[in-house]
Amino acid sequence: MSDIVLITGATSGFGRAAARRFAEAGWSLILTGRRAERLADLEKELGGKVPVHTAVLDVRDADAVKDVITALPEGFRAVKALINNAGLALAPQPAQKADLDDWHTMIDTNIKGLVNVTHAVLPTLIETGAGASIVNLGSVAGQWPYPGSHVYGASKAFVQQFTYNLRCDLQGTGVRVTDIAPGMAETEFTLVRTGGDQAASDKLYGDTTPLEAEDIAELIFYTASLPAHVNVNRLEVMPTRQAWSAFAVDRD
Ligand SMILES: NC(=O)C1=CN([C@@H]2O[C@H](COP(=O)(O)OP(=O)(O)OC[C@H]3O[C@@H](n4cnc5c(N)ncnc54)[C@H](OP(=O)(O)O)[C@@H]3O)[C@@H](O)[C@H]2O)C=CC1
Ligand SMILES: O=CCS(=O)(=O)O
Repeated sequence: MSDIVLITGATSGFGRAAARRFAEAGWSLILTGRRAERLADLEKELGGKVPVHTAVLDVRDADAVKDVITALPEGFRAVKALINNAGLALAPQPAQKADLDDWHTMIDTNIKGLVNVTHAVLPTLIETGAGASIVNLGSVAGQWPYPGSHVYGASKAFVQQFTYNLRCDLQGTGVRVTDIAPGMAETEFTLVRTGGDQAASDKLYGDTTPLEAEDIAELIFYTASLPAHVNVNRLEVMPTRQAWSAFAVDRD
């Protein structure tokens, strides 16, 4: 039987590229996201190569998460890798101008959603044992502050610490846990963050060479397919053309 991977947020960006990468390696796919049409397209694309199960799922809904995991069909139950990828940034403006609803949405998705899925899949991963993996999508924003990152960056700091803490508790179970923390990558991320401003997205990624979804998909796949005795704790990755900046100083 082939290995089984469950990917949240498989309808776009890293998640979709990861689905393609795991399919290339012959893994069975459980693909989730809120956009049913995108899931159907992906099932059509990859279903001829490997077994694919799709489920429309909003990770913020803990009951729905539990239901989807409980109802996994025969052949998709023994999950070996969980890719906690679903997430988003909103409110690119400074904290003092941000909408409280946007803050709540980021917390509900990036923190509570990731926790919901992890809690529901953990018993299965522990049953799978040696070689099982949880790969969490953090961000450089979880480590490095920048203007406009406020709750988004803080939610990704949670992802990093939750990853490390999970590692402590899962010692002896064989389940690996990794925080992959990408820098600037061209996906629908900025379109979502700016409320659909294609020009802003094009500007951010223009005249430079951002990471591509496939770059991160390769790292996700690499991490989850290493020998069972190897745990990558955290992988921070940036485009070569991105680096840190100087401290900001307020002057008279
Ligand atoms: N692009 C970047 O520069 C970086 C991104 N990241 C992180 O990587 C992850 C993937 O982002 P990326 O691929 O770039 O962005 P995309 O916007 O391209 O993809 C985000 C995915 O998350 C899903 N998603 C969002 N909200 C929910 C929800 N409530 N329930 C279920 N699925 C949801 C979306 O699916 P749908 O809308 O169909 O539900 C979509 O498939 C995120 O966690 C992001 O924070 C980290 C560092 C850098
Ligand atoms: O997480 C996304 C990368 S960034 O926009 O925070 O640099």
